[in-house]
Amino acid sequence: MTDHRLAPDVEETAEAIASMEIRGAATIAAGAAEALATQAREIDADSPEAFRASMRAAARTLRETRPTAVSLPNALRYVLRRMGGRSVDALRESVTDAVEEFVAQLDRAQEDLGRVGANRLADGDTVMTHCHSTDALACIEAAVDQGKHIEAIVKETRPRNQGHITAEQLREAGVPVTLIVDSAARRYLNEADHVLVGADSIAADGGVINKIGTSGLAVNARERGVPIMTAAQTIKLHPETLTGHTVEIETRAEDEVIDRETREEIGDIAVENPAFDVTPPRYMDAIVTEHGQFPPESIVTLMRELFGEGAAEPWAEP
Ligand SMILES: O=P(O)(O)OC[C@H]1O[C@H](OP(=O)(O)O)[C@H](O)[C@@H]1O
Repeated sequence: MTDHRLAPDVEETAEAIASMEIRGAATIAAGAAEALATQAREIDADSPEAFRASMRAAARTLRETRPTAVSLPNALRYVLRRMGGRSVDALRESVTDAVEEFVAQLDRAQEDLGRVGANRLADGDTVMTHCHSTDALACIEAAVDQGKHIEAIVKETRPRNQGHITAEQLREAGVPVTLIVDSAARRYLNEADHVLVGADSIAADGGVINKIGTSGLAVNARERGVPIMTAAQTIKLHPETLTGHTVEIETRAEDEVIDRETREEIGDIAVENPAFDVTPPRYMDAIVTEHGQFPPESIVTLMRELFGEGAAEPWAEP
């Protein structure tokens, strides 16, 4: 049912996030924040309370799309916490200002972490990637900007093959790319100097929640002695894990794994499609953020500093 308090753009953005037309933790955060700005601009509210209620409704719709990337609730929280004023106009302005500030901060954070990650890469290095992460790509692009020659081994990343997006963007950045199937990763680790991945959420114990397959890659990298780093701006730090909550792992549709026709030919089988896994901190060498690089075990200090006030849900019904 259509909620008449919602601007059409909010429902369209929510659908695009759920269907992964808008995807990747940072892009989801920016998309959700911008949808809140559209909501603020377009919604006709006859009182400050009606305006606030419509903003909360918009945030709830966006929140319900995908459960794992904490950048989404962190973005909604950032904007709603800064919503203030006595008139509808003042409230509207506070939201649009907060969104502008948030998106500018995201861009800056990615640029800053890119430089930190680039410092870990040396001229002539080969980097193995998993999935598609704009934070991870920022590190390679910054290394190229520093004049380093970097090559990439790109895992295709079943079932949605986001590795293809990584391959294309690295090519555009002038990086020679070799695409491999996921199961070839261990063999090609022999040729890699680094493994570089992104993150959808980082837990207080330093566990990295990223695209399914990251944890197996990390274990193999450790066994081969190849350092592995996660590039994650601090919007990916998961405040609820400070109080013992675990991160919900999204399960996606079975037809991402196998099409209906082939499945019917095979017969009665179960199919599972978890989108993410957790890499324990002992298998991760560094988490690279806009505040510098951290050993995973010490990320909790940064998390307390930045998100210590907890994980309130300002979008909840009063
Ligand atoms: O924020 P950036 O670094 O772009 O992406 C972070 C992570 O988001 C993606 O998830 P999905 O493709 O949305 O399921 C990948 O797991 C990627 O590592």
